[in-house]
Amino acid sequence: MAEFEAIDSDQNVLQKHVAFFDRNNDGVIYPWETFQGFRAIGSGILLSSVAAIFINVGLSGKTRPGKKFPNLLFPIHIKNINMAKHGSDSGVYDTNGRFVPSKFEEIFHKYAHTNSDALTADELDKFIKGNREPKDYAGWIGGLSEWKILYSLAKDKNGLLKKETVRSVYDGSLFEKMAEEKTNSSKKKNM
Ligand code: HEM
Ligand SMILES: [Ca+2]
Repeated sequence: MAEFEAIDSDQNVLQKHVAFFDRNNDGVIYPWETFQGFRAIGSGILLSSVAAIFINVGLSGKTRPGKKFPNLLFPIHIKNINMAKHGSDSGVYDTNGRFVPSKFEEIFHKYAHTNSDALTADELDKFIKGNREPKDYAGWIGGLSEWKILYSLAKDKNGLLKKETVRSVYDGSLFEKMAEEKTNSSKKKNM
């Protein structure tokens, strides 16, 4: 909880999305912190390692404006995280990393037909494809991995991705909740 309180309330929502992964709260996310964050929410070693490499190698440079040479420790600077945005996204984060409620509602208006407050696996696929801008291959991969990982980690027992789950990934509170649940379930196992 102390960790959460340390988050500046002026932080934009995209900064909150990633702050969970800044394990020591110094404003910079190193690959080993991304790895630890993925492990803390219950991901396996393989996904956590691949994600840490791709995310940090992919985003580090974009968050270090004006720096000519890559820092080989691949730090991600949270204050510039909005510069790591890619194309073919939902537009729920604006270019400054703020949350745009109308864009969030639009996802469910357009794609949630089976249930108004959740996406089925098929509806999620249509939504991901619907976001694609022509020839924006890097954006396609970015969007596909974000949404598929979210679905695999956070769908409910009926295979639905609930609206409230999607809402809580945007401000990162989903990660806090998953980490708490993981700690509680491993405590129970050891009792
Ligand atoms: C399990 C972990 C994670 C999941 C499930 C996840 C999921 C998502 C989702 C669903 C979006 C919204 C995309 C959209 O609106 O179309 C998003 C956006 C984003 N995420 Fe994550 N994320 C995770 C971890 C991370 C980490 C560790 C970082 C970087 C340190 C990161 C950086 C971003 C950025 C920069 C965006 C904005 C992309 C854009 O709007 O163009 N995410 N993520
Ligand atoms: Ca850190």
